Amino acid sequence: MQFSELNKMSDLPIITAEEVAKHSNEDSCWIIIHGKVYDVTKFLEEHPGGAEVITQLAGHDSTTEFDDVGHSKDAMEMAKEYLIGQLPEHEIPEVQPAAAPAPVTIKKGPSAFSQFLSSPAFANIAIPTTMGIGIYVIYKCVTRSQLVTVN
Ligand code: HEM
Repeated sequence: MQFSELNKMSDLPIITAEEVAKHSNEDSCWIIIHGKVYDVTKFLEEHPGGAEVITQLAGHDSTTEFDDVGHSKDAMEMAKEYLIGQLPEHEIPEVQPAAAPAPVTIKKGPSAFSQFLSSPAFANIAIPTTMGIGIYVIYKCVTRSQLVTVN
């Protein structure tokens, strides 16, 4: 389940970003995550990541920072306890599209031809065979030209 799917409660109180901004210190610390407003004042000291990371974001939208940490499902469940409202529809930022996956680099191995060139079959069979054919052709040419000369 995605964090943004949690708490799809339409009856949550509407709280504007302007109101959230008034709660920007450790005595009253509200943050916005995915359009939902959380009063995390009492959670600050319990936060496993420390109080400071949250107080720095107090009164602001912390969606990106929250997501970037890669919080566990437990953390997302825990967040429900502190949910106090939601932003008005028009203040909810557009959902950021998921980052495009990094291009997969397929490391190509050597081609079949270059594999053949470096294989023992090439050294042991192809080279001697080619040399044999070459010697035979030269021999034939020489003997034919000698015949022509004699006649
Ligand atoms: C309602 C809000 C939040 C809740 C309930 C929450 C909960 C948690 C929990 C349970 C953990 C332990 C690791 C895990 O289970 O994922 C954690 C770690 C952490 N959190 Fe939060 N968190 C909240 C907001 C934030 C915000 C706004 C930030 C801002 C950057 C943040 C930064 C971190 C960091 C840096 C860690 C430590 C990660 C680590 O050591 O690997 N958290 N949080």
